[in-house]
Amino acid sequence: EKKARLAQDSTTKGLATCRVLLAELEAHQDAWPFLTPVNHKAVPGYRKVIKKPMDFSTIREKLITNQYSNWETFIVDVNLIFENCERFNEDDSEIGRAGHSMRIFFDKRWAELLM
Ligand SMILES: Cc1ncccc1N[C@@H](C)c1ccc2c(c1)OCCCO2
Repeated sequence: EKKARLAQDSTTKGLATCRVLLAELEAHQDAWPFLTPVNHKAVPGYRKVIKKPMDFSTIREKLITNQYSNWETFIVDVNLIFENCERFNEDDSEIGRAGHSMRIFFDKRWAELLM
Protein backbone atom coordinates (compact mmCIF):
# COMPACT_ATOMS: atom_id res chain seq x y z
CA GLU A 1 0.00 0.00 0.00
CA LYS A 2 1.11 3.64 0.34
CA LYS A 3 4.09 2.87 2.62
CA ALA A 4 5.27 0.08 0.30
CA ARG A 5 4.93 2.36 -2.71
CA LEU A 6 7.01 5.07 -1.04
CA ALA A 7 9.64 2.49 -0.11
CA GLN A 8 9.76 1.26 -3.72
CA ASP A 9 9.76 4.70 -5.33
CA SER A 10 13.07 6.39 -5.96
CA THR A 11 15.19 3.81 -4.10
CA THR A 12 17.78 1.70 -5.94
CA LYS A 13 15.60 -1.28 -4.92
CA GLY A 14 12.83 0.13 -7.14
CA LEU A 15 15.19 0.38 -10.11
CA ALA A 16 16.80 -3.01 -9.38
CA THR A 17 13.29 -4.46 -9.59
CA CYS A 18 12.89 -2.75 -12.97
CA ARG A 19 15.97 -4.65 -14.22
CA VAL A 20 14.39 -7.93 -13.11
CA LEU A 21 11.11 -6.97 -14.78
CA LEU A 22 12.86 -5.89 -18.01
CA ALA A 23 14.78 -9.19 -18.19
CA GLU A 24 11.47 -11.07 -17.91
CA LEU A 25 9.92 -8.94 -20.67
CA GLU A 26 12.90 -9.50 -23.00
CA ALA A 27 12.78 -13.27 -22.35
CA HIS A 28 9.04 -13.57 -23.05
CA GLN A 29 8.21 -15.59 -26.17
CA ASP A 30 6.00 -12.77 -27.49
CA ALA A 31 8.68 -10.07 -27.04
CA TRP A 32 10.13 -10.46 -30.55
CA PRO A 33 8.50 -7.36 -32.15
CA PHE A 34 9.66 -5.15 -29.28
CA LEU A 35 13.29 -6.16 -28.69
CA THR A 36 14.94 -3.50 -30.89
CA PRO A 37 13.86 -0.14 -32.39
CA VAL A 38 11.45 -0.44 -35.33
CA ASN A 39 13.48 0.16 -38.51
CA HIS A 40 11.35 2.77 -40.27
CA LYS A 41 12.90 1.77 -43.64
CA ALA A 42 11.47 -1.75 -43.16
CA VAL A 43 8.10 -0.48 -41.89
CA PRO A 44 6.56 2.15 -44.20
CA GLY A 45 4.65 4.87 -42.37
CA TYR A 46 5.97 4.01 -38.92
CA ARG A 47 8.08 7.14 -38.47
CA LYS A 48 5.14 9.38 -39.48
CA VAL A 49 2.53 7.70 -37.26
CA ILE A 50 4.55 6.90 -34.12
CA LYS A 51 5.88 10.09 -32.53
CA LYS A 52 7.69 8.47 -29.59
CA PRO A 53 9.16 5.10 -30.60
CA MET A 54 10.26 2.82 -27.76
CA ASP A 55 11.59 -0.73 -27.45
CA PHE A 56 13.15 -2.98 -24.79
CA SER A 57 16.76 -2.39 -25.88
CA THR A 58 16.29 1.37 -25.55
CA ILE A 59 14.79 0.90 -22.08
CA ARG A 60 17.74 -1.30 -21.11
CA GLU A 61 20.20 1.37 -22.30
CA LYS A 62 18.30 4.05 -20.33
CA LEU A 63 18.32 1.87 -17.19
CA ILE A 64 22.07 1.25 -17.50
CA THR A 65 22.81 4.94 -18.04
CA ASN A 66 20.65 5.98 -15.08
CA GLN A 67 18.05 7.86 -17.13
CA TYR A 68 15.14 6.65 -14.96
CA SER A 69 14.68 8.54 -11.69
CA ASN A 70 12.32 5.89 -10.30
CA TRP A 71 10.25 2.90 -11.30
CA GLU A 72 7.33 5.12 -12.41
CA THR A 73 9.40 6.71 -15.19
CA PHE A 74 10.40 3.19 -16.25
CA ILE A 75 6.72 2.10 -16.38
CA VAL A 76 5.91 5.09 -18.62
CA ASP A 77 8.40 3.86 -21.26
CA VAL A 78 7.21 0.24 -21.09
CA ASN A 79 3.60 1.35 -21.57
CA LEU A 80 4.73 3.51 -24.52
CA ILE A 81 5.76 0.30 -26.30
CA PHE A 82 2.26 -1.11 -25.89
CA GLU A 83 0.50 2.14 -26.84
CA ASN A 84 2.61 2.43 -30.02
CA CYS A 85 1.83 -1.19 -30.85
CA GLU A 86 -1.92 -0.71 -30.46
CA ARG A 87 -1.81 2.48 -32.52
CA PHE A 88 0.04 0.96 -35.48
CA ASN A 89 -1.07 -2.67 -35.51
CA GLU A 90 -4.49 -4.30 -35.93
CA ASP A 91 -5.63 -6.17 -32.82
CA ASP A 92 -6.06 -9.21 -35.08
CA SER A 93 -2.46 -9.33 -36.35
CA GLU A 94 0.70 -11.18 -35.30
CA ILE A 95 2.29 -8.08 -33.80
CA GLY A 96 -1.00 -6.78 -32.36
CA ARG A 97 -1.60 -10.05 -30.54
CA ALA A 98 2.00 -10.11 -29.28
CA GLY A 99 1.51 -6.60 -27.89
CA HIS A 100 -1.68 -7.56 -26.04
CA SER A 101 0.01 -10.67 -24.63
CA MET A 102 3.02 -8.66 -23.43
CA ARG A 103 0.83 -5.97 -21.85
CA ILE A 104 -1.19 -8.59 -19.90
CA PHE A 105 2.04 -10.21 -18.69
CA PHE A 106 3.59 -6.86 -17.74
CA ASP A 107 0.52 -5.51 -15.90
CA LYS A 108 0.45 -8.66 -13.74
CA ARG A 109 4.19 -8.75 -12.98
CA TRP A 110 4.76 -5.11 -12.07
CA ALA A 111 1.77 -5.23 -9.74
CA GLU A 112 3.33 -8.24 -8.02
CA LEU A 113 6.84 -6.75 -7.85
CA LEU A 114 6.33 -3.02 -7.34
CA MET A 115 2.98 -2.45 -5.64
C1 LIG B 1 6.54 -3.35 -32.81
C2 LIG B 1 6.29 -3.12 -34.27
N1 LIG B 1 5.18 -2.41 -34.61
C3 LIG B 1 4.90 -2.20 -35.91
C4 LIG B 1 5.71 -2.72 -36.92
C5 LIG B 1 6.87 -3.44 -36.59
C6 LIG B 1 7.16 -3.65 -35.25
N2 LIG B 1 8.28 -4.38 -34.87
C7 LIG B 1 9.42 -4.54 -35.76
C8 LIG B 1 10.64 -5.00 -35.00
C9 LIG B 1 9.12 -5.53 -36.89
C10 LIG B 1 8.37 -6.67 -36.65
C11 LIG B 1 8.12 -7.57 -37.71
C12 LIG B 1 8.62 -7.30 -38.99
C13 LIG B 1 9.38 -6.15 -39.20
C14 LIG B 1 9.62 -5.26 -38.15
O1 LIG B 1 9.98 -5.86 -40.39
C15 LIG B 1 9.19 -5.72 -41.59
C16 LIG B 1 8.84 -7.08 -42.12
C17 LIG B 1 7.82 -7.75 -41.22
O2 LIG B 1 8.41 -8.19 -40.02
